[in-house]
Amino acid sequence: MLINFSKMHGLGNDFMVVDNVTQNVFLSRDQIKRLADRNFGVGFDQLLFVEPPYSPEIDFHYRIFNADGNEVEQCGNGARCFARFVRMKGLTNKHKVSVSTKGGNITLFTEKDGQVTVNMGHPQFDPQHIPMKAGKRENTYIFRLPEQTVFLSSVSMGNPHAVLIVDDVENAPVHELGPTLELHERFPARANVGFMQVINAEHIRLRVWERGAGETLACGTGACAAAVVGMLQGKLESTVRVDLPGGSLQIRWQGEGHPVKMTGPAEHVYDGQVAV
Ligand SMILES: N[C@@H](CCC[C@H](N)C(=O)O)C(=O)O
Repeated sequence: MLINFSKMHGLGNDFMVVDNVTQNVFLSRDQIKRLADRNFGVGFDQLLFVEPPYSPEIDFHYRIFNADGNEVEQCGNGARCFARFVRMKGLTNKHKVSVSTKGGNITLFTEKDGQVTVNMGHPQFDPQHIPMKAGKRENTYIFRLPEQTVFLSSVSMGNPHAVLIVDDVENAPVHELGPTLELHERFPARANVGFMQVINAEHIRLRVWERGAGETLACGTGACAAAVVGMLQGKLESTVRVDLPGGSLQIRWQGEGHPVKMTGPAEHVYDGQVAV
């Protein structure tokens, strides 16, 4: 079978995007892993499917698979690429697109300058919802690991995130603590793990160890998670610039009861065809 796809990225978080409105593609976990491989396949952090809507008030359904082949609930950088893809491919001419995902509904706005703003919905802090094993909701949780004790915050942006505050993001133990916390038994669905350095109340630096993909150049939901954690703790204002290794995002949040808004770029790299 031949699949038509686009290679896209949001700040270097890269995607294979498949139009499943005009195609009928089904891939097994092994096929996705093979396609994600940077030596043997197309190479990507996530595979995105653009699918027909399930209900009249929605324009499209959006499915996301990590490079390890597992389907997940949400992807922020992918959402911006989704908005660009559906307009580029003539699937819609709307500037405002409503999309359902496993992690909830989101709205994508294409701005005049080509950037995309995503209404990412409401962050969830209830441990059961994240999901995370904890007696009750806390601002900071203590994780006693065999060799050290770690303090982290946790939030769902549709998908599960842990956020650690560090002094120096460049030297943060992303590749040591990232996989340990991703697979920690207190995160039954595993977790994305962000390392945030607060530069000032309107500016953070962030690296993210992504569940099912390892460290990526940027993580949109991770940027939202870090920003809301910093805002809840009174360290950040309601608009913050998040510098990731691949570039910057703007995150806005008015506090609990309000949705998180993310603005940033979405780039098309090439169109391709691959046999599976
Ligand atoms: N890169 C994404 C997040 C993709 C999914 C994540 N790895 C998960 O497993 O939840 C983003 O930009 O948000």
